[in-house]
Amino acid sequence: GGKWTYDGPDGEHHWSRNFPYCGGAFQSPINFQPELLRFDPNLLPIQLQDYNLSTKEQLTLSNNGHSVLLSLPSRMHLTGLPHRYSAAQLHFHWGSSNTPVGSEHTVDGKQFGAEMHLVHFNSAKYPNISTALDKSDGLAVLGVFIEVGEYNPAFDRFLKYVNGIKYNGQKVQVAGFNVRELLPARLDEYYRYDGSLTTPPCFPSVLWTVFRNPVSISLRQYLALASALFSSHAQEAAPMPLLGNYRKTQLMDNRVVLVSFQQ
Ligand SMILES: NS(=O)(=O)c1c(F)c(F)c(S(=O)(=O)CCO)c(N[C@H]2CCc3ccccc32)c1F
Ligand SMILES: [Zn+2]
Repeated sequence: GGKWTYDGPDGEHHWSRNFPYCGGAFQSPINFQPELLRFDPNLLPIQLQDYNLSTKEQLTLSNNGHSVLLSLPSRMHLTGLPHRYSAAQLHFHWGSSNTPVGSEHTVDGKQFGAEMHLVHFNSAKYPNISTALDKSDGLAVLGVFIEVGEYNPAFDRFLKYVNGIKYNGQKVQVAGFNVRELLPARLDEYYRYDGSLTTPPCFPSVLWTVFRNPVSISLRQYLALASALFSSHAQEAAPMPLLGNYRKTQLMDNRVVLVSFQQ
């Protein structure tokens, strides 16, 4: 599809020109408004299968001009959801070096420093993510709020390599690690709703699970994301910093947000 950015003439208010679903219903991200949350006792703790990757495993860390992506083997999967969902990749959304707020989802209007997404596809029904991408039961994304605060050694398993992927199209290999360490302790406390990809093509194909509790990274780690990366290619004359890669919150369209916690 066409090129898109987070601001300027190809920014989010123009996405629907080339990507019609971006102007449609059931879009993500959203604001979690306390008065619209409904406790659902049937929401089970999320179970992570095969998330503890061997150091012999090689993962690809890449810059695709929109985010920093880490490829994940499809052997990693989730249970405790309506179907089995296999991992595809994780990526991040962040703000800028002098405005360290860049999460996509917000809680009662509060935006967090950044947000990590672990993208999975319904492997019980679809052979790969490309076929699952535009199906209403195709994807499940885990969202993790990130706060700037205490240093987090788990994030340095890959953040220390971002200098090798400064520009769009660059990739490096990183050793496998226990991806569980990137997530908050409580996998039983989360927000749950039906939404979409937050980037073009914005397919309304995502079962969203956003964990209630944030994880923390240090300011130095945050700046590795928010001041070292470019959306432009290495050979381009004018380097474009990769900043503020988060979509604004979208209309609720009569959706209810379920929560697995009561307080
Ligand atoms: N916030 S989000 O979870 O909705 C989300 C993104 F925000 C995002 F940037 C990407 S992307 O691949 O980096 C670029 C545009 O697709 C994807 N990538 C998904 C969509 C397309 C695709 C194809 C293969 C593997 C993953 C993805 C994504 F699911
Ligand atoms: Zn995302």
